[in-house]
Amino acid sequence: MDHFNYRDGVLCAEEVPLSRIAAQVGTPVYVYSTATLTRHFGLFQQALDWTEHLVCFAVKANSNLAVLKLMGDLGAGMDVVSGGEYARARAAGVPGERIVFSGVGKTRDEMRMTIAGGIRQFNVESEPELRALSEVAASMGAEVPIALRVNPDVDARTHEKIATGKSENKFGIPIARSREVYAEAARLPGLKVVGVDVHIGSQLTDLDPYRQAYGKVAELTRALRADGHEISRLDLGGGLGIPYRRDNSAPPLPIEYGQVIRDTVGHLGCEIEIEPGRNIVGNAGVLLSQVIYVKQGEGRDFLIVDAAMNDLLRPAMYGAHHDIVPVTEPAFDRAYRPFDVVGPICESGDTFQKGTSLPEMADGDLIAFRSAGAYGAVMASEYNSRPLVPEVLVNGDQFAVIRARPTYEDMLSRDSIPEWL
Ligand SMILES: Cc1ncc(COP(=O)(O)O)c(C=O)c1O
Ligand SMILES: N[C@@H](CCCC[NH3+])C(=O)O
Repeated sequence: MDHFNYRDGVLCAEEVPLSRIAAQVGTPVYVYSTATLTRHFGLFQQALDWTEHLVCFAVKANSNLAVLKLMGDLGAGMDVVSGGEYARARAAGVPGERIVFSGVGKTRDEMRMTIAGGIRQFNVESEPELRALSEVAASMGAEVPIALRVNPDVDARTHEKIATGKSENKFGIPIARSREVYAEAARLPGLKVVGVDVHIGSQLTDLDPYRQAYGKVAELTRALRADGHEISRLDLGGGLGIPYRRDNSAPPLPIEYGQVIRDTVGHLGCEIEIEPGRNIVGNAGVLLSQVIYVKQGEGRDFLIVDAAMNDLLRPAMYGAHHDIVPVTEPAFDRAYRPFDVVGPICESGDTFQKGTSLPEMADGDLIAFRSAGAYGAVMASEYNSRPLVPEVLVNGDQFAVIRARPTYEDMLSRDSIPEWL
């Protein structure tokens, strides 16, 4: 359930008509709902209320400072994968003790910065990273909590570009080799082994891969304890999928996911960390856009809109589907016909949907791409020198711009021409 519904014939975010946001902020623009974000975070809290836990919001899904502040104020921890994400989490007021650091390529600079600023745990993904972290921590006189991210070789049954738990993926330490690596970790200075980490992929619509992966983590935890390690935390990653189509069967709910966690690792008495991103913020956001032209092609009609692949990359990158709906509620008896919905960028790949059924549209009409709150704004670029898409947060009947649209002057001021040219 989200908070984007038609009221008096206009699509609203909570109580704010999207047409009002378009008039005041312009389009394209991302619009998020505070109520949906709050509700979705609460569902994960509830799913784990049977145990000590920390829900670490995956900052990569949406790193806007206001969104992070909202999450942090609700009690979320953060899962970060770069110095930049760490800086954002801290700027949003989240203490280091609630931040876990994941990712295959942490640099020494990032290690130094996060150790100095305070960190809950590093999720270490390789032996070279383990040794580098040991050197950095020891040189700072620190002892940093670590978990090893293990690769359980489980098929997450998701898009191949976002599956991370198979042996051919770059992520994690092969689970079969992990006991040796834990032994090395225990010997190295500057490190304190506290747990096991796993993350098998994103947009999972089936709980069975989780069951398999967490079963392997449970087995490993027992073996590690027998080896003498104190394993007190399990970081079980993120990845729970969302419905991208109104009409298809919905993926499992957080409460069902929480039950899988309880069934597989609940008996170990560990503190549980999870790292959901998409499931919290995906359906808490839409991309609001405006029709520039309705263009007649040969055998097909194009809806040329002012959002483009640089603003919402997922369709071009993964062939992903986002429901497209008119902001003005179509009359009951309105005829629908197929359109190819495309952006203004000079690539045929700048196509959001082919042959999508929409009511008759005219220049200036508003549309919304649903389920765009996760991996939307964060993956946006300025390709074709288009200003980075702005973001708005709605709360009840009020809204605020939480990222402004840069002016052309802002954009130009970042480049410089050397004096010898
Ligand atoms: C380590 C890690 N944690 C958490 C996530 C968040 O995943 P999702 O947004 O699918 O919940 C990801 C992305 O797949 C990730 O790589
Ligand atoms: N960017 C991807 C998700 C990546 C998950 C990151 N580990 C998407 O839009 O679906």
